[in-house]
Amino acid sequence: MCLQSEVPGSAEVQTMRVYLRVRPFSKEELSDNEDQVQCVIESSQTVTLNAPKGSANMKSSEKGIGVSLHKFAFSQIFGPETTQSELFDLTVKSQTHDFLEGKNALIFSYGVTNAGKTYTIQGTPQDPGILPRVLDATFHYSEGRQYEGMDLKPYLRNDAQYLDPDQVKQERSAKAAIFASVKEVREVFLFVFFLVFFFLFFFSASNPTQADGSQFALWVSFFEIYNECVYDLLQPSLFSKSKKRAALRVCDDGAGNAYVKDLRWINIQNLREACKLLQYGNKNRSAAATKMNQSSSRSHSIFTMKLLKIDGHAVKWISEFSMCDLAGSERCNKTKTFGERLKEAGNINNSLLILGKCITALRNNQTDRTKSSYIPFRESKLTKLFQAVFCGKGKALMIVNINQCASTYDETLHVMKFSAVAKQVGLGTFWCERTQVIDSQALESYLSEEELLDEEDEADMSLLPQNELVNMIETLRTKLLAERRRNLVQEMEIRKEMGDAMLQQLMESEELRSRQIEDLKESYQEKLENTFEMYKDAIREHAYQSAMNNLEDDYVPLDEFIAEQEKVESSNVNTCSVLHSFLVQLILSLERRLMELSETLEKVRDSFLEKSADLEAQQRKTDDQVRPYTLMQRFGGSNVDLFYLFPL
Ligand SMILES: Nc1ncnc2c1ncn2[C@@H]1O[C@H](COP(=O)(O)OP(=O)(O)OP(=O)(O)O)[C@@H](O)[C@H]1O
Repeated sequence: MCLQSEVPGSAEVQTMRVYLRVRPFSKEELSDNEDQVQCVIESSQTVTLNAPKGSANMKSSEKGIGVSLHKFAFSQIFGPETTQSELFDLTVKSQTHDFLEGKNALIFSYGVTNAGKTYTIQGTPQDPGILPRVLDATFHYSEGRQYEGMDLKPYLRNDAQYLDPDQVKQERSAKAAIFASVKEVREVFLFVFFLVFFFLFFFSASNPTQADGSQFALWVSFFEIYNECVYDLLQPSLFSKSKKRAALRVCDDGAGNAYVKDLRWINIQNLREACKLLQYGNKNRSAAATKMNQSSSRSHSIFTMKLLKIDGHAVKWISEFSMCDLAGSERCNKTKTFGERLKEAGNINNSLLILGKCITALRNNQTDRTKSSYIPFRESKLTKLFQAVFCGKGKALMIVNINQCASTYDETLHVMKFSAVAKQVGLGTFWCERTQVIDSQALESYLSEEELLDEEDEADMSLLPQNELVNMIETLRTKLLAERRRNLVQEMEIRKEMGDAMLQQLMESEELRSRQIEDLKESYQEKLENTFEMYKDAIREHAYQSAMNNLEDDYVPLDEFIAEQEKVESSNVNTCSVLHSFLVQLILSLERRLMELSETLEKVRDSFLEKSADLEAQQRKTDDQVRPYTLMQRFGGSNVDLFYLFPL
């Protein structure tokens, strides 16, 4: 059996804290004899998982692909026996202090469905989770110093705004309307009572006495991201069956911070109010779930607290604490999802995938400083909203929840691998430096393109006064015109370049054709001359042969000639006439031969002239074809005619 270790190297820089919580088996699971994953907590920081029979991981390891035993390291591991208060003390307590001191914090609970994410974040009335504990710590901290005016409210992502008396009235009635619809649960009082005692004993020692007379105002929001749409869970509209939920937009505040536009922020004064809001939001969530036939784990729910430190009537700082209960990470093939469910699963997996990509890119950029890979924060609403925290404007912490059910082992393994990467992501301000470099350089083109295409990415225009809007429109108009002009010039340049290239190509092919014709002409001429010479030689040879034949025919041996001579002498009178007639015949036969040769030569010359005329005609035709381009080139400048001839 092989062992694969996901434990990172020992060189421990301050990395993101990632905790593991293993939930106990439920009564039902125990009575059903649910198959268990062999999950061995070796130490407070390492755990090994052994793939159960039948899991995809075991099947592939049996085929020799991958391993069946995996070892993982976490900042700390909490076994099934861990209580809610132990978990809070050892994980989130220090971040709560930071929050109360003006720093931002973000907590993710991550895991497969039914692994205990909601239990960890919210808990039950009898056994509250980390969220009510953070709220209680906050109220305990601000006890006796609460700002009750309700006229200072969070605005955009990091600002606050003053409300006039009418707006304050509206705030109060909106809050009253929400509370009126929530039935008081008796257990809420029980756990408030319990928590107050808990913090009196355990938290008071760390509560620094504020002698500066500052006051605190706590505002909360509760929303969910479902199918990449943001829905406010504190909107009363959900209880009306006829109304469709309105999706909210994620906007940019102008300083590069994303925020949810028109999200409700409710000012709360005590833990009881906070619990009522949580109850209201959960009811809204489940109401929407029933309406859409979905289960709660199909969306990411985000509860955010904003603490305003107020000095007199001025806001000194605002800190933010977000608790994000991520949707179950199971994949669609496992859960046999179709249609809407498939789209839903796709969106969930996509946003988790992008979260994973961001975390991996952050880790890679930090481990190799020469690299600056693109971090895709803007590709999902979830990462877009928490980009600032990942960039160093706060601390992120992750609680990974797993159950020990064999049926979800493969997904659990996936979750564990993801968290192993998350654990290697460094914390601190240098994140911000790195990411800003990446944002301004690698993302520059991407952003401008995206901003033009994605309506939701636009800055919130309604925030600007009218004259600023007019100025902005003017600027945009000028930019648009400049952009159009640039595009036109670019288009002309491209056209010109293409025209020149085509002309060049034509000229080259024309030159090649003329060269070929010239070569052909030369070769014809050479052939003709050769043929002519050949004929001439043949004629000469023939004339010589004919002459020789005639001579042979007329040849008389010497003794015969002498005898003949003697005879001739005797008949002297006839000799001259014989010789004369012989010569005449010879001349006649030579003349005939010459005539024949002249005729042949005449024919050869005609054929040569004919071929030359053909060649010249061909040359003229080619010249005619080339002339327009040559003329155009000679006149230079515009290629307009060419465009008509060769449209792009
Ligand atoms: N540590 C724990 N101790 C006791 N019970 C637990 C623990 N963790 C979870 N449970 C119980 O297990 C069940 C599933 O938990 P929970 O609803 O929190 O899972 P989840 O991961 O949020 O699921 P989903 O993604 O489907 O919303 C609940 O009944 C919860 O009370």
